[in-house]
Amino acid sequence: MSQGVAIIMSGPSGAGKSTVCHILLEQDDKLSFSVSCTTRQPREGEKNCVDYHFLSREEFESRIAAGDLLEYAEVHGNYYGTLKSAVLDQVKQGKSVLIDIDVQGQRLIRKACESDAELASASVFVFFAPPSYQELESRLRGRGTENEESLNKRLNNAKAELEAWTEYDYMVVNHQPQQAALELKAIIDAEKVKVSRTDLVKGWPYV
Ligand SMILES: Nc1ncnc2c1ncn2[C@@H]1O[C@H](COP(=O)(O)OP(=O)(O)OP(=O)(O)O)[C@@H](O)[C@H]1O
Ligand SMILES: Nc1nc2c(ncn2[C@@H]2O[C@H](COP(=O)(O)O)[C@@H](O)[C@H]2O)c(=O)[nH]1
Repeated sequence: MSQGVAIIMSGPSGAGKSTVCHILLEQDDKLSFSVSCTTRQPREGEKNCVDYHFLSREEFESRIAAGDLLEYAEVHGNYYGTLKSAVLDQVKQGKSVLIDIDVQGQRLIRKACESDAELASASVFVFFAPPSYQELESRLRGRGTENEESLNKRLNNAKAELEAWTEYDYMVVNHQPQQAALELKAIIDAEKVKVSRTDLVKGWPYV
């Protein structure tokens, strides 16, 4: 069985990561989504254990203490963290998993890769960018989830996040969600057939 790919995606809030993940998840039932833990309040329509595991600060801290998290960070004033089980189990079973995390979380996964060869060989880092800063602001306002204070916090944090793009293996500029989904799919498909991840067919090289 070939190894799965862990697609670590970051980009500023409002770039369209969740939108594009949803498009791909609907198209490919072999792809899974790493449901993160967060102390943020659920938004209207968000479901516990589907969009996030919504936890109190105490619950989140006991997850940290139990060693359940692959990485965690304080993002826009709340804790967010990736469950080891959401990533490592999937990859071991040959499945690919989309991991939507911020730039700090991406750096922590890179660090974890230094001492985890399996994670390192599964990981692909994709930066997600909006076409412009103005468009980012307009998308974030248009989403209608933020008050003026949290919107400004996210837009301010976006400046540092946008500068981190050179740390990634790939860059997707989200002009249009379907096109961005196609680009992300092309990255995943190419990564799946990398020689380092491909099982040899029986009898290879036949001669
Ligand atoms: N290419 C696009 N053109 C116009 N609007 C878009 C595009 N992609 C996403 N959007 C819209 O922009 C808003 C932000 O998108 P989304 O919530 O997917 O961003 P995100 O990067 O996941 O944000 P966060 O990091 O806060 O979770 C949503 O209202 C979404 O419908
Ligand atoms: N370091 C981590 N960052 C995460 C994780 N899950 C989500 N995120 C990032 O948080 C922001 C804000 O998300 P929102 O849902 O409140 O809009 C976003 O940029 C995500 O990428 C995580 O597990 N670890």
